Amino acid sequence: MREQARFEQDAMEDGPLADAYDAGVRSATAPVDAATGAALRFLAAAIGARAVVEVGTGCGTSGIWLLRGMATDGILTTVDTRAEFQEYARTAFSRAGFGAGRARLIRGSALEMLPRLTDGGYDMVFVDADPESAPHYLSEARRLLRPGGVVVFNDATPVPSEPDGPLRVPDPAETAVREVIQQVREDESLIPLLLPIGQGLLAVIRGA
Ligand SMILES: C[S@@+](CC[C@H](N)C(=O)[O-])C[C@H]1O[C@@H](n2cnc3c(N)ncnc32)[C@H](O)[C@@H]1O
Repeated sequence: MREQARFEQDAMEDGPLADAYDAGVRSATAPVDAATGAALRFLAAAIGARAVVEVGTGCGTSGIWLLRGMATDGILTTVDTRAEFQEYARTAFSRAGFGAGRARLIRGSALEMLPRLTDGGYDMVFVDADPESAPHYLSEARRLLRPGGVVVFNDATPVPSEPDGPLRVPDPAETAVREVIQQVREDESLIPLLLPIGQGLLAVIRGA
């Protein structure tokens, strides 16, 4: 097992964050791990994010990390289909010290809700839901982000095919992730970075 950075260990003992993480595990919503969370916090802070969209609120783990990196008056807009998870996340944000005005929780399918958000109005988009729809989320993110904004996909490493293994039909999530990677490669205005964190964290800057 790899060494855990001290700040990642701290995160696991951090009351509100640890509680949100535990609730995420209990509800099987696959909360982001501490390394992924630290990367999200870092990216949000590095670009001075004031407006962030999250696809997949879960029980609020990634939201807390994002809010901790964002500007102190920044607003997290977070979308999830499940009211019960969002209710937990709302409480978790409050327990983590973020007032009600810092998070806008939108319930519904991201494919229906993202088109209602303002063009170019966001600094960062974090995608952590519904992997089959990843290509749609990439095009929505390109519309939502200001120039220089960053879209981040969680679980962005497609399963490698075994060279001598049996022929395997890729599942829809894997196909979708490959399509996102292909689209990013083909567009020179996008600047990608694939971080080997968790199941791969793909960060892409929307160029000017
Ligand atoms: C991996 S979990 C998110 C975990 C969360 N980011 C965290 O760190 O705690 C994925 C979430 O996406 C939600 N979801 C799945 N499909 C969705 C869709 N089409 N639109 C919005 N949310 C969706 C699920 O209800 C679930 O809460």
